[in-house]
Amino acid sequence: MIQRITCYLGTGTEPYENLAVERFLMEAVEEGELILYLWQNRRTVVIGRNQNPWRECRLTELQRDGGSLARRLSGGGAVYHDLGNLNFTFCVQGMDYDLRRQQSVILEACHLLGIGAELSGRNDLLAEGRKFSGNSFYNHNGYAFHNGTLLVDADLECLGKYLSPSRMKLEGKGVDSVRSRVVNLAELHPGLTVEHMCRAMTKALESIYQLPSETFSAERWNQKTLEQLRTDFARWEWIYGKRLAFTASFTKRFSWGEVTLECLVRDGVLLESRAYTDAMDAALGTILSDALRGCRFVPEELCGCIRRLPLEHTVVEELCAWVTEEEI
Ligand SMILES: Nc1ncnc2c1ncn2[C@@H]1O[C@H](COP(=O)(O)OC(=O)CCCC[C@@H]2CCSS2)[C@@H](O)[C@H]1O
Repeated sequence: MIQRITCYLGTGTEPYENLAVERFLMEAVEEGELILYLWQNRRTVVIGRNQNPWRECRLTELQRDGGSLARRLSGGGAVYHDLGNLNFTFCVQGMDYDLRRQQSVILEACHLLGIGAELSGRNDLLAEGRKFSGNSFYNHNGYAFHNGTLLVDADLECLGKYLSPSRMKLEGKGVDSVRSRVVNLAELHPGLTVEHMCRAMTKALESIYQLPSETFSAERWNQKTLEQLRTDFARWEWIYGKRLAFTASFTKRFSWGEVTLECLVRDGVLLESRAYTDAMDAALGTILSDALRGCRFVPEELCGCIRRLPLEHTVVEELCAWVTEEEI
């Protein structure tokens, strides 16, 4: 039974650091305690534990705009974060986990703001039939967390842009996101800010659990553990290289012929590639597929390999522009 509630308001907006803090708080929670962590990421797409980043996110667009990609521990789909989005995480020990009660905190916070909200059939929270909060869950070693987003005043144009399906044909295992119609709470409550939402969340928490909230004491942090966790979340192998294997294929017609590139990607690396072309230079297909094998499946590296090929300058540049534009 929860006898103590603790709030921690995040201070930074770096996604890997924030995920590290979430992971740290998960194991810092004591029996009978509930920690509510409220936090924000700057422009980031966060994919679920078992998702394929190339399938879920327009990586090139995101990177071009200075955004980050992060993979979280919990499952589920891909979501967009910016400073108009507020995240919450409820950390408890396994036996203190009560999803419905935790979600009622969100409903109560909305109620305090005069916004009618409801749970959807699949753990999303909706207002006027549109989603403003996606939730996900994780448990490990007797500890559990339930986290979620709250769209307060996020850039929905960016949300749509980064999470739109890729033009590449991708096949493979992994979890697909469930696309929904979304709404910012500020649209339903003009003038609403993230600060108001944080206050409403804390008030709602105290009211649902009938306990006063304490703040997370600085002595409980372990800087070394946090740094290690941050490093793990920021690792390329964790974000892109997660076991999942998939095949990708894309085709483009150039003035000098058509090229189809088929790739088998595992751990984020191009394991096998085949290129077909009807260009005059019949060897192009072989040269290209040989060059790309073993390369990481990201535009900069693919272009690096292509640039080393003994091909005409304009062909090289056109191929590079293609792999970049294909949202690899
Ligand atoms: N920020 C945000 N909030 C609510 N809904 C969103 C958001 N971004 C995208 N979406 C919509 O949800 C679907 C994906 O829904 P889907 O149900 O597939 O996935 C989720 O909801 C996962 C929620 C994860 C919450 C974590 C909390 C801390 S780190 S991330 C997407 O295609 C959009 O239509």
